Formats: sequence, structure tokens, C-alpha cells
Amino acid sequence: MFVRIDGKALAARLREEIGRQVSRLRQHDLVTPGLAVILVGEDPASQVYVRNKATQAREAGMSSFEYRLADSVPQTKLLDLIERLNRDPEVHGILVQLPLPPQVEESGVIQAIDPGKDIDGFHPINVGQVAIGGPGLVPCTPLGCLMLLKHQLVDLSGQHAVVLGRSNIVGKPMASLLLREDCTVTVAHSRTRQLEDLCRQADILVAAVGRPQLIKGDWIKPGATVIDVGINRVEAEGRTRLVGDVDFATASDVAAAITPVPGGVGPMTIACLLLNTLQATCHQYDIPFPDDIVSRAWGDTTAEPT
Ligand SMILES: Nc1nc2c(c(=O)[nH]1)N[C@@H](CN(C=O)c1ccc(C(=O)N[C@@H](CCC(=O)O)C(=O)O)cc1)CN2
Repeated sequence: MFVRIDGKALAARLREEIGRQVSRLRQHDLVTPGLAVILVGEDPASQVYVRNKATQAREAGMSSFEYRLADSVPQTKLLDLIERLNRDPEVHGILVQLPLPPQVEESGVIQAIDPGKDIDGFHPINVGQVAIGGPGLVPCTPLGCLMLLKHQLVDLSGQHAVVLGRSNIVGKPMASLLLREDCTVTVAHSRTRQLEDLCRQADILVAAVGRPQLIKGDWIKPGATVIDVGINRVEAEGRTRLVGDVDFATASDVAAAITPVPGGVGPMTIACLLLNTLQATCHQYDIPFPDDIVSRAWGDTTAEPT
């Protein structure tokens, strides 16, 4: 039976549970988790994501601090702000929305964030921890993908996972997380040969290439689980529509389960950001972090059949 993996509903339940944990911290006068979001420039999609992050942080009972800087901001000014936030005791998580304008060097900005407050999990220390299977903050999109996969499949061990895309924020950390789960992992990219044949060997296919509806039904192994990370805006009949990297209509005839776009991985990215903020706060205050928070949020329910 085909399953449309409802990331929107699962993310809402996870945010509710995070909210319960935040109110527990506040009731005991321990701490109110604080999230600082920095937006440079006026990219319309980034503005929406930043607004949603701030709104959902407040809805979960966190403090939200937003900083909007001009597109032309010099790198030094951005680094000064990060340095101030690193020292601010009210701020437990910091993120700089990507992409950044060309005059700002992304890696220098990421490395300026205190690794303990790096709730995006992009700092080399957190990247290294994820790669060696150690503790640390895990990038939100791959973390959300893994949660959706575990909700769908329960045991990932021994499955052949093909990750399409090798970006630092999705493809590479996704591969590390799947290896941790004992998957056999293949990372494919624009230079990979016989891409279609490779995809057809995947029990788990994670598509993060940013190419609208590239992956058709006949690229997919029957019964595979497909996670679509793509968020592509396409023009159709005079309107802008959001589509993934997977052609949902043809893929749903073959796959056992797929995340839709919108309503799949995207909402999980922001829920995981709040989870990382809670985790970073607990760590900074030496408060035990409730590791079972996802199972508490989702209970024993299995994915809804369509
Ligand atoms: N600092 C960061 N920058 C960026 C990240 C990130 O994790 N950290 N990821 C993406 C953008 N992103 C979060 O920032 C993000 C993208 C999409 C969604 C989402 O909920 N998408 C909805 C559709 C929303 C729409 O209409 O556009 C969905 O898929 O249902 C959330 C967060 C790049 N930058």
C-alpha cells in the first residue's frame, strides 16, 4: 500500500512536544531557550523561511531574536554581530540564513558561530562529530529526513541508500547519518554515470539535487522509500508551483512511500531547528535532554496509508 509521508503533520506533532519540554524548563525557572536568526539581504524565499522560524520558535515558547542586515553588509559587521550573540546569555542557538550575498564568505561566517550554539550543525566541529558518529548538533534537513525514514521503515540496517547530491548542508551529512544507521550508502552527483540504473538499485532514495521532477517513476525500484528534499519553483499555466526533485505522479506508482513537496521534508527542517535549539540550551545548562522526544511526539503510530 502506497504511503504519502506526511512531514507537515509529523513536524506539527514534534513542535508540540518541543513546546511541552520548553514549558517544563520555564516552569522550573531553569531557562527560556533563545533562538537568534540572521538574515542578510532580501531573498524572498529566505524571508519566508526566517519568518516561519521566528514564529514557530515563539509558538514553542522560545525567545526569538531576529536580525535583518542589508544585502551590502560588510563581512566584518556580520562577524561582530555573531561574536556578540556568541556571548549573549539569552541566546542559545544562532543561525545565519543561507544563501549569503557574494561579498560574504560563507565558511568564515559559519566558523565564527560558537559550535555549541550552531543549531544549523554547519560548523566544522559539528560536521566532524556527525561524520565520526559522535555527539554534536546535526544539520536540520538531513536530521528531518532521517526521522521521516525511521518513522516509515523502523529498521534501516542493511538497506541500500542512494543519496543524490553532495552539498555540505544535505547530501554529505545525510550520507553520514545513513551510515550510522548501518545502511550501505552511495552518494551520486552531477558527474555520476548511469544515474538512472544506480537509482533503480536504491531501497532508500534521497533526492537533493535541485532539479525539478528529475526522478521519474522508472528510475525507482519497486517498493523503495523516497525522500524528496528538492524545493523548486516552476512556472505552469501562468502560476508558480512548488515541485520536488521527484516526479510524484509517476513515482507514486512504483515506490512504497514518498515525501511530498510541499508538506514533506521542508516543515521537518524547521521542527528540527527548534529541536536543536532545545538540545543546545539543555547542553549549555547541563540539563538532561529528553532523547525520546521524537517517539513521545509521534507515539507508536505508523504512516497513514493514502
Ligand atoms: N541557515 C540555513 N539556511 C538554509 C537552510 C538551513 O537549514 N539553514 N535550508 C534551506 C531553507 N530552509 C530553511 O532555512 C527551508 C526550506 C523550506 C522549508 C519549508 O517548509 N518548505 C515548505 C514550502 C515553503 C514554500 O512555500 O516555500 C515545504 O516544503 O512544505 C523550510 C525551511 C536553505 N537555507
